[in-house]
Amino acid sequence: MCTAVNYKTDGFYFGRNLDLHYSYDEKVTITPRNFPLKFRSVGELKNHYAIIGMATEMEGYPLYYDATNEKGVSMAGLNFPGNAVFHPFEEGKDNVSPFEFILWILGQCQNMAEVRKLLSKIHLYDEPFSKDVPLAPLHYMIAYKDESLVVESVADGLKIHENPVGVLANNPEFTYHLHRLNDFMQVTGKTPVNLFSEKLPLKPYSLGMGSMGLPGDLSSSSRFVRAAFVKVQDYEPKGEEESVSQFFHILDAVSQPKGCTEVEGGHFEYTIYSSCVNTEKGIYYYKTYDNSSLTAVSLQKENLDSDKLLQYPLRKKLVVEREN
Ligand SMILES: C[C@H](CCC(=O)NCCS(=O)(=O)O)[C@H]1CC[C@H]2[C@@H]3CC[C@@H]4C[C@H](O)CC[C@]4(C)[C@H]3C[C@H](O)[C@]12C
Repeated sequence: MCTAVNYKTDGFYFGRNLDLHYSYDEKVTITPRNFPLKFRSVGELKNHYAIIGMATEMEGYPLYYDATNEKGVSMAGLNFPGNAVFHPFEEGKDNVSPFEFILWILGQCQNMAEVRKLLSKIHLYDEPFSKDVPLAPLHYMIAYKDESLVVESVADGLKIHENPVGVLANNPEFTYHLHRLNDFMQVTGKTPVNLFSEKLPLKPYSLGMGSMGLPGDLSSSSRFVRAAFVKVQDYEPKGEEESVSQFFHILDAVSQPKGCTEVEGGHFEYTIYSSCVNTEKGIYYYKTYDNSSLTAVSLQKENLDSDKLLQYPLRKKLVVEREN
């Protein structure tokens, strides 16, 4: 499972948890402007916006899980198994494979108006990367500043939803998650009052009781509600450090400790990495399951006119600052 978030403070931040029980050797990956991007059906972008994000490289091609371009447009793919349907090639549309989707949008769009324009012509078609790398059943969140969209290719076509919450999790469809928030409208970050009965002298006996009823489990629908709740509270971080810190706390509220989510074969799904991008500055911060120190990679510090892919292996080993 995964959770993605976009977050406005005095800056605009975007990131996600990647929850899985194995890894594809993903690395922080910079695709500079002149790295030729070849698409299966829509030609080639010889130059394009530079992109930073988490990707696995296969046959020289960056397969992004989540990324941000030099203009701040950001995108993440999250599992959507059983609901994601990619359709056969369709004449007259921009036929883009799901594995090309992030590159196609981030390579060309500098704001949400441009994203919407490209989306109106897009057909996510069923072209796998290769025999060994089949289609991944994903849905997507696309954000620019505080605007956010969810894109879901389902049995009856491509759905584009406005995302007023700025959160995405996994199954089921986005509209379900959005509607389900109504069930939690009584949950509050403030001190609760007794609405139960005037006849009973009920009172809060501990801090934090306003959030009673917030689902604490790791299911996709509960993670959506919990991330949304933590995100929309009244606290407003100021500056880069407070913003990045609070962003990771939102993701931590929905992260998966090993042992809690069993998958087949006695394995456990866990939060492999959590990321937070300052989308205006192009700084990709991340931490991994075992290394909770933050590592940062800056897009602007590289030669963005290069034509070579740049990869930073993840720092996965725990770093401890020892006092004595
Ligand atoms: C599995 C991950 C989602 C995490 C998640 O949500 N886990 C939940 C389980 S649950 O079902 O919700 O319980 C997703 C997110 C991004 C994906 C890669 C995207 C590029 C590339 C596309 C190719 O076509 C196939 C290989 C490829 C490397 C993909 C592998 C895998 O699919 C990745 C890592």
